[in-house]
Parts: sequence; C-alpha cells; structure tokens
Amino acid sequence: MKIEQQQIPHATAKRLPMYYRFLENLYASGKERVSSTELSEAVKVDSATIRRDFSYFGALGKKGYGYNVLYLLSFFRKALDQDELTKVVLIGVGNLGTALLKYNFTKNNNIMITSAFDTDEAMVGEEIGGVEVFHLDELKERLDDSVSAAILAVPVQAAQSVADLLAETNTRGILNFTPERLDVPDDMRVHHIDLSVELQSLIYFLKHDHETN
Ligand SMILES: NC(=O)c1ccc[n+]([C@@H]2O[C@H](COP(=O)([O-])OP(=O)(O)OC[C@H]3O[C@@H](n4cnc5c(N)ncnc54)[C@H](O)[C@@H]3O)[C@@H](O)[C@H]2O)c1
Repeated sequence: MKIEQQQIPHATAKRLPMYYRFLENLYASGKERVSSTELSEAVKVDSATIRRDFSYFGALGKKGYGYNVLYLLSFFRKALDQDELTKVVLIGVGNLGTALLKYNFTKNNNIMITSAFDTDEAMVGEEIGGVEVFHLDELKERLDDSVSAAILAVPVQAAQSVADLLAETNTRGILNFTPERLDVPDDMRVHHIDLSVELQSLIYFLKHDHETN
C-alpha cells in the first residue's frame, strides 16, 4: 500500500516518531501485538486519537487482538523514511550545539548530524561526538544534496544571516533553536523550537488540570 504523505494530517504526522519509537521498543522486547489502550497509556495520547491516526495507514486493529507490531512498524518506517539515513548539519557549536552533537540522535539510527559549522576559529577542526566542525565559510561547498536540514543554534543576532546563507544551498529545512523569526524563501520550511513556550504551555496545563480536578 502506498502512503500519501499529503493525506496525513499534520498533527498525526507529528505523532509518528513517538509511535515509531515506542513500537520499536515493544518489538525489541518480543511483543507481537499491542492494543490501542496499551499504546495510549504508554505514549499519553487518547486511544480514539490513536485509532484515528492509525486508520490513515490502513491499519485497523482487530477487536480483541489489537495491532500487529511488525505490521505497524513497516508502515511507519515507510512514512518516516526510516529506511533512509537522514543527514543534517548543525550550525553554531556553543552550549546548545555541543550538547546536540554529543547526543547526535543515538537512539535513532536513521538521523545523523554529519557536519557542524561555526565562525569561531578555535572550534574549527575540533571533533565533537565524532562530528567535525568546519568554518561557516565552507558551508556552501560542503552542503550537498544529501543533507536534508540544518539545525540552527547560533546567537540570535546571527540567525537571519545564516538562514540567508542556507537559502543559497540545496537544504530546504531549518530546525531553528534561536528566538529569531526567520525570513526565508517560500520553498524553505522552518520549524521553531522555543523551550520557554513549551514550558509555559506545560505550566498552563498543570494549572488548568489543577483547577479542574
Ligand atoms: N543554551 C540553551 O539551553 C538554549 C536553549 C534554547 C535555545 N537556545 C538558543 O540557541 C542559540 C545558541 O545558544 P547557546 O547557548 O548554545 O549559545 P553560545 O553562545 O554558547 O553558542 C553560539 C555558537 O554560535 C557560534 N556562532 C556565532 N555566530 C555564528 C555564525 N554566524 N555562524 C555560525 N556560528 C556562529 C559561536 O561561535 C558559538 O560557538 C541561541 O540563539 C539561544 O537563544 C539556547
């Protein structure tokens, strides 16, 4: 069955990596099937949402049986392109960048930071988490078609100029950790990660849960 990514709602697509990781763990522990209730408890998503999400993959769990773990994994692997290695680069090897390089998606065999860039000469030539740091001046020549996205961890003042530089490469995706709202061409996609927004939202829900309990 061919999976049309366009037909998967954005909210569903965002949950896929979480489902995938949990199912991989289940499979590794020898479990062959799983119910939506079990999944729901593990990933903290209500079971009706899980059933709806899975229905986009033509995976309709059987009553009293649940879902076949291997079957789901094979669908998700295709949807997430887990069969292919996704290469990303990191720009800005400071506090955050260094932590990301050391982490380097070790729990996910299919995503890898392959090179890093910084303007600080002292960083150039260093190897962190097995990844070499190059000067930003080399970005254009070192970014080939195989690189899917760039992680941006530079100071806010440098963010737009680095995004402009990236727009001139083949890379069409930026995972932006800086607070800067980036201006990019229409064919580029920016995902913004703002820890304070996430934390504020958590605190809002904690307060809200408390009020309703
Ligand atoms: N540290 C955190 O926990 C954290 C959390 C969330 C977001 N952020 C954001 O991430 C960004 C980085 O934070 P940090 O704490 O790692 O900062 P940092 O100052 O420790 O590191 C920034 C790095 O970027 C490099 N740099 C500067 N200009 C550059 C350019 N034009 N091209 C390439 N590299 C350049 C610097 O040499 C330095 O190594 C900031 O925008 C910050 O707001 C940081």
